[in-house]
Amino acid sequence: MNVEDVSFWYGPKQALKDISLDIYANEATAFIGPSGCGKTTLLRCLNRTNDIIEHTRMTGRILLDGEDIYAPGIDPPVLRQRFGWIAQKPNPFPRSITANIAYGAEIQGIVTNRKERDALVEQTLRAVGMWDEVKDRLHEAGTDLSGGQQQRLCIARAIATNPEVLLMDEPCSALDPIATALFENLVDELRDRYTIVIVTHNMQQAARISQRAAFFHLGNLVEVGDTEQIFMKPRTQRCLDFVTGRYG
Ligand SMILES: Nc1ncnc2c1ncn2[C@@H]1O[C@H](COP(=O)(O)OP(=O)(O)OP(=O)(O)O)[C@@H](O)[C@H]1O
Repeated sequence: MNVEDVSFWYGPKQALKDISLDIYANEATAFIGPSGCGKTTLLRCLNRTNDIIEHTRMTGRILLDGEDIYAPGIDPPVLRQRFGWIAQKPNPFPRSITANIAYGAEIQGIVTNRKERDALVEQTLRAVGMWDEVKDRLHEAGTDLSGGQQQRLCIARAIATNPEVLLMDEPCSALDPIATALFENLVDELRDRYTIVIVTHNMQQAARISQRAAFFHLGNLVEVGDTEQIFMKPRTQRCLDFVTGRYG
């Protein structure tokens, strides 16, 4: 994806200022920076979920595979099908594990019968490393799983509809360290098949999980580069102070 000169306003308040950055396929890109710097706002611009918020305005362009996703003629609900969204808190539906995974795929006509559905459920649960854990309880409610399992189920649900990009907004903030480690391993595996963008407050996680990192401050993109460079040799004092924990 290419973000070109993007500015964004909530009413009169400018939340993003002239942001340009490239997001590459088969990599995880981390958005980092102090609270309120605009990370989630930019994440929501990438799949046009900010469109739903009233009194907002965006300028600039965002391209997906070279196509301007804000061009006239783009249908936002159809566009959003090209993205998976993993929220801060796991949010499975209060329905069975199977229904959680199959719902979107059924609506989109990706699966049309029970056999296809069951195959998709198995394939996506294997992809998120959960098949053996839950294969005997697929009829149980997704909401009865542990927090870490729920978050991996949400990834299974997201990838069941064949998205190109996975957008993750602080996906581990409600998980314990073991569930977080499992989740991070999964992100690393998924990188082969998807473009991943992850907002995280956890600097160790950003360093472990991402290949590229973008540091924001007060709506500005201060630095973007290889994660190793951002963490080991940041070009700006502000980024150095942030990644070394001098301010949060
Ligand atoms: N729906 C909204 N209406 C008005 N202002 C908003 C809205 N959402 C975010 N903002 C403001 O826009 C700015 C950027 O917020 P955003 O949530 O993108 O930051 P963030 O870096 O993701 O923060 P955090 O790390 O705390 O989640 C903040 O000043 C915030 O108060």
